[in-house]
Amino acid sequence: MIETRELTFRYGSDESGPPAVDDVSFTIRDGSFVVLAGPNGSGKSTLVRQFNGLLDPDSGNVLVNGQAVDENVVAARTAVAMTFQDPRDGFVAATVAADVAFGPENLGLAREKIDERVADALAAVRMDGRGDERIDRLSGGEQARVAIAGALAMEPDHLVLDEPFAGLDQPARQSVLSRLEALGAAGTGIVVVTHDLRDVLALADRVLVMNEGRVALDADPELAREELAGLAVRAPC
Ligand SMILES: Nc1ncnc2c1ncn2[C@@H]1O[C@H](COP(=O)(O)OP(=O)(O)OP(=O)(O)O)[C@@H](O)[C@H]1O
Repeated sequence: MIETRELTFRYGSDESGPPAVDDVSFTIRDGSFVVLAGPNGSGKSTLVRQFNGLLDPDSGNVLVNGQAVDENVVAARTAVAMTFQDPRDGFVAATVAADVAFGPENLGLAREKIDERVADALAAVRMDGRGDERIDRLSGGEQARVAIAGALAMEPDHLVLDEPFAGLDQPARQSVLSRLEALGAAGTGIVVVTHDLRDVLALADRVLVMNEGRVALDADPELAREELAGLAVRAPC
């Protein structure tokens, strides 16, 4: 479970402007599939980066599986795997397989288990057989797929993907969506930050829409179609 309590975050020390995240409280239950939408600059990335301690709130707090993130960042990062809008922000190794293996290696798993996870995660993003390739020679969409594979290989309690579909072609997008659907059904909590609600909304059981740092809508996607049509997101017809 991820709980945010009165979470407020401001970039820099200038208190004259509005905070990037402004008094946000909600709970994401285990196994729920949440789409987080909203216009540019509404605070989505800033919000999710506090789920595992990448950013520290100015006030309020985040609990992951009942524990405050600032009390145990390692536990939070093990429980919440995240990909970034710019996949290059998350790479730690030069080649595909080495990067995807990094998380499982840090979990102290046996080599055989790590190799299994890497192969499985690369297959899920249609990058199988490409483990030896250099990441800096991949296209943007391929890099995005490697970043997703790295998060999948962690087999976390919660998977948070920030704009995961940007740059993905249709087969890769479908492949990632089916893996997310399977993971959601198996109990992994999923948060997808996206402007593009095609396909993904059908999998979600909840949609949160941010506006100016606050949660402007928190609803069942089926019930929220009309409201979504009026917001700055690309909603399905
Ligand atoms: N590193 C930063 N330094 C200062 N201000 C920032 C920084 N990152 C984001 N902001 C500001 O914080 C606010 C929220 O940004 P954030 O990236 O969280 O929004 P977002 O909803 O994820 O936007 P997008 O849909 O464009 O990705 C914006 O006003 C943005 O300009």
